[in-house]
Amino acid sequence: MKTFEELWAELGEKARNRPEGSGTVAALDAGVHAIGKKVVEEAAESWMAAEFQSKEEAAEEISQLIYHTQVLMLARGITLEDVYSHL
Ligand SMILES: N=c1c2ncn([C@@H]3O[C@H](COP(=O)(O)OP(=O)(O)OP(=O)(O)O)[C@@H](O)[C@H]3O)c2ncn1[C@@H]1O[C@H](COP(=O)(O)O)[C@@H](O)[C@H]1O
Repeated sequence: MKTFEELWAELGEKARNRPEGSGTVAALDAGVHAIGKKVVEEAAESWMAAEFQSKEEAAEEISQLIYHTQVLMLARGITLEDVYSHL
């Protein structure tokens, strides 16, 4: 288990060091358009799971939405502070 901030730190490290086999590195190389499509896909799956599936399945879809949202932030150089300043 990891927190939002722990995942953010891990993904930032992957983006900097570009380890072999990292899905995050592959997603960043695919670019904002491809990452954006994953964000929309996971948002739709989160909605459907919340409406029609179990709480656990919904939580899993939401975790994937958070992951792809963080990758999108990294791809655009958006920091946690940039986002938090709007909350
Ligand atoms: N939390 C996640 C995470 N959530 C979702 N995903 C990605 O999102 C996909 C889920 O999307 P789908 O359910 O649509 O599955 P899919 O259709 O098979 O996926 P695609 O074929 O569309 O890629 C997974 O296959 C992963 O590629 C994640 N990929 C990585 N992480 C974590 O990110 C960290 C870094 O990962 P790497 O960069 O791969 O080392 C690790 O701690 C991982 O646990």
